[in-house]
Amino acid sequence: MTTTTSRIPGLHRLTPLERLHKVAEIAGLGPEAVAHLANTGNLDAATADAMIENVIGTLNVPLGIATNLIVDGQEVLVPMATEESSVVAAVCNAARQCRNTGGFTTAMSGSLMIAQVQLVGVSNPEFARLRILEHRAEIEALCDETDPVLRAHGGGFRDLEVRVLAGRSGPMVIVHLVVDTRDAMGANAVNSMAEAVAPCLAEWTGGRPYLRILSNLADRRLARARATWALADIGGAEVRDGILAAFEFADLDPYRAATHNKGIMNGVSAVVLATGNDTRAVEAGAHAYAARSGQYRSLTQWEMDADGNLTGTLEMPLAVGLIGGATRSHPTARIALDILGVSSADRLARTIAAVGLAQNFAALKALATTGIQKGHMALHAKNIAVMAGAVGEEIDQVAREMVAQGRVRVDIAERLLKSLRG
Ligand SMILES: CC(C)(COP(=O)([O-])OP(=O)([O-])OC[C@H]1O[C@@H](n2cnc3c(N)ncnc32)[C@H](O)[C@@H]1OP(=O)([O-])[O-])[C@@H](O)C(=O)NCCC(=O)NCCSC(=O)C[C@@](C)(O)CC(=O)[O-]
Ligand SMILES: NC(=O)C1=CN([C@@H]2O[C@H](COP(=O)(O)OP(=O)(O)OC[C@H]3O[C@@H](n4cnc5c(N)ncnc54)[C@H](OP(=O)(O)O)[C@@H]3O)[C@@H](O)[C@H]2O)C=CC1
Repeated sequence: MTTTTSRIPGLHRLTPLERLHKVAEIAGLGPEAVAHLANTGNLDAATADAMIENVIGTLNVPLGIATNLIVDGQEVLVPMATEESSVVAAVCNAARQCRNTGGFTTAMSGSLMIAQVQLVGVSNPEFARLRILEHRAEIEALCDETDPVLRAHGGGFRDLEVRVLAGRSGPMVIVHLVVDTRDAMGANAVNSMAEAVAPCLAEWTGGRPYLRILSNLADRRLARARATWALADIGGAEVRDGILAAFEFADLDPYRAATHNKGIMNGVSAVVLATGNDTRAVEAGAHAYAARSGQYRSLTQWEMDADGNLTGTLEMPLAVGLIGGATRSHPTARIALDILGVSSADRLARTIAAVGLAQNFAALKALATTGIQKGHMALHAKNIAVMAGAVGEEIDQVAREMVAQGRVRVDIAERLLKSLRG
């Protein structure tokens, strides 16, 4: 397939189906591929077209359910959207092992987001800083006027901070509007406030406003989860010590911490996606928070309690909403929220933190004992069978045989498939 041109003027003005035919013609897609993309499944083309630009189809990602979770004394079923095998099983597995100790206890630091306004060309930045702080009441009024609905829901402006940064081409005055965005993730809400306030800041300081945008380092919106895994439930002291050593490794070494935190995000991002929230916003916040000391470190902490049990904690920014973004517009996201049974963004974020902690426990336990491949590859075997060309019942047969042989590879799957088909 060779694309003849990428310049398609007015593609955005066509319907999704018209666009699909146009793209198919240019990219050389056959009728099967066109029919595949034209079937948008449970997200109809018109809804998808209202969500993003130049829509030609949808991409289905499996939606799984994590079982066994108790969060703050409540039994919860957690929908997870992910393409990666063993992620859902890992959460089920970890949550099962801390049910005897009551599951997960969670908390939230608040629902505050920060909008930043960058001012350049201020000749006396320290003087400007104080002038801006003197205008706090006007700034508060301007922000709250911008979003009366948010205010009616108990949110709105909360605080004002002004920092002076030494830029290469001179000092920059950075204004932080701290806003309670309640049940919204809040990006659009705070961006509008930053844009509304910027002209006044320019007038008061003589500076020129450039960027007016939220910060994804949502460190005033931290979700916290903790749990205890009893020695008897996890397989003894050796397992605990292996997990503690794995944590220490991650906390000391950014090369390991990146993978360790990726494991946490396997769970976090899957629930964020399933509920129609912004995965990139949460991921950016998580990684920036992990690096806040100047070194990239583990988002979780693992310790041993006085009785020798394993305790784990996770603390990370979690800016998610029940309103806004795709949380209401995507029909599957709405059902995912119904399954979760959450009635506030705060509760959603707390549940996601519990999932992140569970995910980390499962990965560390596997890594510190049998190795990740045994469990992961056993569940990945079906993907490998499909890659080798298996269809229908062949998928299970080939996968089962590869797991039994302890060799989960495409070449083995191809060989098994060949002998199965005689
Ligand atoms: C894979 C398991 C769970 C097997 O674990 P196991 O102990 O062999 O499984 P089991 O058959 O004894 O079942 C134990 C429980 O696990 C769950 N479970 C078991 N199988 C399923 C399944 N098919 N579907 C749903 N749930 C499943 C289920 O809750 C089950 O209890 P039950 O419900 O039967 O009473 C375990 O080995 C595990 O937790 N591994 C960790 C897997 C993982 O972390 N995967 C993520 C992908 S790897 C990665 O990207 C991240 C990483 C690893 O790099 C991060 C890092 O380095 O830190
Ligand atoms: N860097 C980033 O992360 C960026 C992300 N985004 C995107 O922004 C979107 C999220 O923005 P967000 O502001 O949450 O979405 P919306 O603007 O869609 O929704 C928030 C609005 O909903 C209204 N609202 C109604 N009920 C409530 C309630 N109970 N609590 C809070 N607000 C309520 C409020 O007022 P009203 O009805 O008056 O609007 C509020 O401003 C995501 O799609 C994200 O991808 C955008 C830019 C940058």
